Amino acid sequence: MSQLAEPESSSVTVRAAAKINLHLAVGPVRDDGFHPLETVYQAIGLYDDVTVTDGPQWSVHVAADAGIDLGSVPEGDDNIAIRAGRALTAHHGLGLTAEIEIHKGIPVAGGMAGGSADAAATLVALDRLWGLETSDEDLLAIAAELGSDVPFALIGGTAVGSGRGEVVRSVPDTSQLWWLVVPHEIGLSTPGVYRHFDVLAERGAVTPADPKVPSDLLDALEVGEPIGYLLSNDLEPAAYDLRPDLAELRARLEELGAEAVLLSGSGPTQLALFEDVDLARDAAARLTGLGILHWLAPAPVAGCHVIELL
Ligand SMILES: C[C@](O)(CO)[C@H](O)COP(=O)(O)OP(=O)(O)OC[C@H]1O[C@@H](n2ccc(N)nc2=O)[C@H](O)[C@@H]1O
Ligand SMILES: Nc1ncnc2c1ncn2[C@@H]1O[C@H](COP(=O)(O)OP(=O)(O)OP(=O)(O)O)[C@@H](O)[C@H]1O
Repeated sequence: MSQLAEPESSSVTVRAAAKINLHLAVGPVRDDGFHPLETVYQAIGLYDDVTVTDGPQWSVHVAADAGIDLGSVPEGDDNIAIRAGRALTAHHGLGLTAEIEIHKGIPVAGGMAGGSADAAATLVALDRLWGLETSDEDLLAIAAELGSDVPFALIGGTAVGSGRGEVVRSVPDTSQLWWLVVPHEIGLSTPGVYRHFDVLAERGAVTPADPKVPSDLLDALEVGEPIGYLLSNDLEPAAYDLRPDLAELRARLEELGAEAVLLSGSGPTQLALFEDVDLARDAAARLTGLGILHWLAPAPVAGCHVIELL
């Protein structure tokens, strides 16, 4: 039976970053419905904060920064943070429950793994609240069960993701990047984008191959050389085909002088890359002038970390 260490705090807050995919190579759909991936994740400076306290039953309350629509975020058992809490207690054979407060700074259904960030943050926060001392290996395994992007949300930084994205390995990254993050008020469903990828493959419009690790990109990240021309996302054709309305915004972003413009994961958030912070600020000011909502985020940044203990 698990031994609980003496709890140190009555409330723990953990911060978790958004992710983007610098490289997202997607292979043909597997028998289990998932797609084999080779991806390079990077954690960027947009954050959700998750606070946990003991409670008589599982509950979750969600609030958000200005500009983030909470429309599709459930406040009941379907919230991935509660699923994370239950998975952690089941792992330890415990009947504990908690109140979970989420403050979202990551757009919802934006292709930035906001739900995954909340799940990862909840695991780390509850582990600390209850002094469970779960091993890193076990936390990563529980995370992988919750979703393909959740293990990366734990570790942050820059990492290669394999399998269905859940097998992660940190890689050296000396780059100092600025991402102009441009959300869209209408979200995209991740399974829907993968399904459309399969439809395009059946039509011969995309030809999924065995996904490959991008060694040129990894080499450039290690030494901090420009990466704009090395970015790629195999989900772009499917997402833009589902959402032709995104093309106009993309065209605007391509006029900003960025090193590259990229769709974030399964979209619809779009990203403009800058290595010079002044150029990034000028571009952000131009978007402000056009009335286009955006955030400027540094990268890479850390994974889940405790920011408050009460
Ligand atoms: C698009 C990405 O964000 C890129 O990092 C991820 O691949 C999505 O990861 P996620 O949202 O954590 O995805 P999961 O919660 O594991 O799976 C949601 C659904 O996305 C599809 N899915 C996800 C991952 C993957 N490698 N192949 C898939 O086809 C499946 O339909 C799955 O049922
Ligand atoms: N804590 C949560 N935060 C956000 N969405 C949640 C949460 N819990 C459950 N959901 C559900 O998950 C869906 C996807 O949310 P999320 O914001 O993680 O999308 P995403 O960033 O596109 O995901 P990904 O990049 O991992 O594919 C939401 O539309 C919502 O219905």
